Amino acid sequence: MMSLESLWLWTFAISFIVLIAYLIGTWNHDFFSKRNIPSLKTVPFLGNMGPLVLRKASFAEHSQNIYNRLKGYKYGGMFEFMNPVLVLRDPELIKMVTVKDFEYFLDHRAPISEEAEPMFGKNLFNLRGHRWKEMRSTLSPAFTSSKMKNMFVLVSECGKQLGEFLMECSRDKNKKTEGCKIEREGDLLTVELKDLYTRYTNDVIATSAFGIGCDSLKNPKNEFFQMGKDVTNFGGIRQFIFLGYLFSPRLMKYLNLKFLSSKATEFFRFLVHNTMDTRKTKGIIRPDMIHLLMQAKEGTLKSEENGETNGKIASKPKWDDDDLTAQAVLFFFAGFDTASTLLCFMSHLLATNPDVQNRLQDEIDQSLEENDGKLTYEAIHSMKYLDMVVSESLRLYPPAIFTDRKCVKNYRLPMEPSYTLEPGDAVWIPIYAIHHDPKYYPNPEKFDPERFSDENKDNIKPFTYLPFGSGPRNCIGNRFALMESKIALVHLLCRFNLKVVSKTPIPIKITKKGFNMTVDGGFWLGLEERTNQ
Ligand code: HEM
Repeated sequence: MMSLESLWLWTFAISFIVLIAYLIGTWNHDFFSKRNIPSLKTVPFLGNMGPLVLRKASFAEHSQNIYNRLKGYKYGGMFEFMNPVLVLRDPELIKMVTVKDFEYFLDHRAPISEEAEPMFGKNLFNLRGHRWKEMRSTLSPAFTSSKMKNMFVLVSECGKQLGEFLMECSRDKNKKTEGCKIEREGDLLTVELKDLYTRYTNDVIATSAFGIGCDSLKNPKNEFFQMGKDVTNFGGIRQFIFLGYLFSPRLMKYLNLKFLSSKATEFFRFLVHNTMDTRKTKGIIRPDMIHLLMQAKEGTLKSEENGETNGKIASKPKWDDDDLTAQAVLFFFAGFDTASTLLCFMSHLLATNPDVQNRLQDEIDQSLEENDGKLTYEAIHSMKYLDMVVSESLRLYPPAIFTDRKCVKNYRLPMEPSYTLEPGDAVWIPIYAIHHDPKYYPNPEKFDPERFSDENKDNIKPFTYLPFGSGPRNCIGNRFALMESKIALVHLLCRFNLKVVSKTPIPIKITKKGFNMTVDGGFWLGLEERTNQ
């Protein structure tokens, strides 16, 4: 039996350890209170990340809770583990940080450094300061509307493949769809949309960014698709590795825990280098991003807008193959999951709002009729109701729940409570939460495309609609994302009605199992062949 003396000794030792752990776990949690900044109560070590780590809330709910708990303030403080982060709630303040005083907030936080993960650290999203400016101006000409127009043909081909594949599945009950999540419920074809659309966005990026054609619906196990799924999976262990990088990048580097698997990194590196070599030796020219990246490397990429060349050479040759591979992988990383997420939520919203779906189908039918059944770049961009539906879907379910900035030089907030941000300080822009604030969007949970009609859209307060971020560091691929999403939807809705089936998740519950905007069990919907065209 333990003596009284050793019992005391143990009690003292344990209390001492708990006290030290508490002090270490909260050593800077008074950061905001010392500066008179409103902030949230924290938990040692976890800061305000408890609900995410313990999977008690989805990332979207978590960000909304933080935003709502800071109600009444223009900005406030929270802790990502031990790191203080300033949450911006006020649209004017968001404008200052992302546009007006952008030079003070040039960078994203980018916890995964170039040394820890070169393919990640070298990409546009993670590049900092001068190198970011150079790369952004190098790549910008690749995303002008004239370049989008050239790429339209490639993307539209993928949309056609999608529509025709589903049509074959619907008509031929014996068609093999192994690997794809396609079933039947009565006369309806039932489809898990995340799987379906991810195959589509995979094929779009494969053809338009990497210059390779892979029909992932007919070849469901193709390597490109498997690798894409691998690099964009933010669930499971990846979620914890990412949280680990937020907690302590140094510790993660020391533990040598990689965010991307080396197999996937090597796959993409080989693919890009190989494609560039083949094109160079064989003189192949294709209207895709690899071609634009090669031009950027050679310094011959011209800045064009609306078909006119202004003759300016956008860059000098200063990037090596790895720099360019990192951008191609980023296009994949940034476009593969985000666009398929938008398509999933949008299709779900259309199936559960048949009046909106009917009106959209009418617009699509009319446009196709006027263009001899062909989908053109101009037609896609002239469909107003389609644009309203896409905009409202992006408001309700923005694939990027938040974005961030890092302060790069001292910046005094020009409002009360006055506070000077210092280099390295982080700010959060809670996109999802702002989109769901009834102050800006009355009845925010209602799906109402009319918010974006010509009559109403001017009522939207500037800097409260941010699906693609804001300012010079906004999403470079936004035109491309909108184009590919609209193309897929048109190809689907001109052939099918989207229907609720028994497996359709109603109401939608965003997953708590990872950072991706998705639902547990999948986005199941029924496809009914149209007869009224
Ligand atoms: C619906 C689809 C998409 C959504 C919702 C989306 C959203 C975003 C957001 C919120 C940001 C951060 C912007 C900011 O901090 O202000 C971003 C950055 C970025 N996105 Fe997208 N994105 C989408 C599709 C794409 C696609 C298809 C591509 C490329 C082909 C792409 C490439 C990028 C890149 C390269 C950046 C970093 C830009 C920089 O730091 O200069 N995105 N995106």
